[in-house]
Amino acid sequence: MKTELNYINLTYQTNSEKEYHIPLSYQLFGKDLFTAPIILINHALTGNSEVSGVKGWWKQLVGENQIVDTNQYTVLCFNIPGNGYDDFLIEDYEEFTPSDIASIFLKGLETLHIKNVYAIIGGSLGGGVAWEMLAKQPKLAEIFIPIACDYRTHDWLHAQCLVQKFLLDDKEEPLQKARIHAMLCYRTPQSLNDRFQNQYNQDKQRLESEDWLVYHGNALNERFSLKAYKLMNHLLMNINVAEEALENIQARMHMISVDTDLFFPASEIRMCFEDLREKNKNVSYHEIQSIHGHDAFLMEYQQLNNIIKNIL
Ligand SMILES: CC(=O)SCCNC(=O)CCNC(=O)[C@H](O)C(C)(C)COP(=O)(O)OP(=O)(O)OC[C@H]1O[C@@H](n2cnc3c(N)ncnc32)[C@H](O)[C@@H]1OP(=O)(O)O
Ligand SMILES: N[C@@H](CCO)C(=O)O
Repeated sequence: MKTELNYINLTYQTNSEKEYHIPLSYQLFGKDLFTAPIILINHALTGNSEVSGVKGWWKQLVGENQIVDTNQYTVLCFNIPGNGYDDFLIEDYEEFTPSDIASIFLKGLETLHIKNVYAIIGGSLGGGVAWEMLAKQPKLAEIFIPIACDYRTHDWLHAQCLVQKFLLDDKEEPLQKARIHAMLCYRTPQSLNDRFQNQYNQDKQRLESEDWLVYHGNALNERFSLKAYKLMNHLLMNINVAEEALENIQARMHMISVDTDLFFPASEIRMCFEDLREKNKNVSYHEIQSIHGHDAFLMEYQQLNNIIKNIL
C-alpha cells in the first residue's frame, strides 16, 4: 500500500514564519499525468491519499467506470502533511492552518508542473483546504466541487472542535474520547435513535449505541495517532477564507451540502451559494437528503453519484 506513495520534498515557511521541511506525499490513480484531465481530490479529517482502489475511502465514487472514472481522468490526492499516513507527524501543530496546507498543496502542484486542473473535489476539511487553494490561485481549476464544507469554520463547529481539543489533552484515552464526541457531530439524533432503538447488548452490558461509539473510538485509535488528530482538529477549527476572495474564483462551482449536517450546516452553505450567485458567479447548489448528517458524504453514494455525474 505505502509503496504507491510518491514524495515531494519541500521547504516551507508557515504564515507564522517558522520554517519546516515537508515531505509532501501523494498518490495518483488512473491515467498517467498529462495524458488526461486532472482531478485533485482533497481528503477529509481522518482520510488520506488512498482515495481509490480496494481500500480506497471513496472507492464507491473514484475508480474504473465509476463517476470519477480513472479510465478517463488522472486523479491526484495529497496527504495533509502530519496526517501520519506517510509516517510524517508534526509536533507543534498550532503553527499550521488550512491556509498553510493550501500553500503546501499549491507548491506540490507547481513542483509536478501542474499549472491547472480540470476539477478539485474536497469533502469536509478537504473542501475547506480547497477553498483556501482557490482563494490563493483563482484560476487553478475549471470545476470546483466542495462537499459538506464551507469557506470558513463557523462558531458552532469551532466550539465542537474546542471540546475535542480539551478531550485530546486528556490523559486517559484522549483519542478515543475525542472520536466518540466527533461521531455524535458526524451523525444525528435520528440516525442513532432509528438505528439502535435502545437495544441492549447483554454480553457487553451496555447499549448497542454505546458499543458502536466505543468501537469507533478504538478503531480510530488503532489507525491514527494522537499528534495527527490534534493537527487535523486544529485545522478544522481554522478554515478562514476572506469573503472578498471568493468572488475572484474562476471555477464553475457546485456546492454540495447535506440537509442534516451539524458540522457544516446546509443553511450556511446555501447562504454562501446565494451570495456568490448574486455576484453573478457560475455557481450551483445541491443538497443530499439524509438522516445521517455530516458523514452522509461517506454514505449516500447514490445521491452523490447522481449529482457529480451531471457536473463532470
Ligand atoms: C473521509 C475520509 O477522508 S476517510 C475517513 C472516512 N472513514 C471513516 O471515517 C472511518 C470510520 N468509519 C465510519 O465513520 C463509517 O464506517 C462510515 C462513515 C465510512 C460509514 O458509516 P456506516 O455505514 O454507518 O458504518 P458504521 O459507522 O456502522 O461503521 C461500520 C463499522 O462499525 C461496526 N459496528 C457496527 N455496529 C456496531 C455495534 N453495535 N457495536 C460495535 N461495532 C459496530 C461494524 O462492525 C463496522 O466495522 P468495520 O468498519 O471494522 O467493518
Ligand atoms: N468521518 C469523517 C468525516 C470528517 O469530516 C472522517 O473521519 O474524516
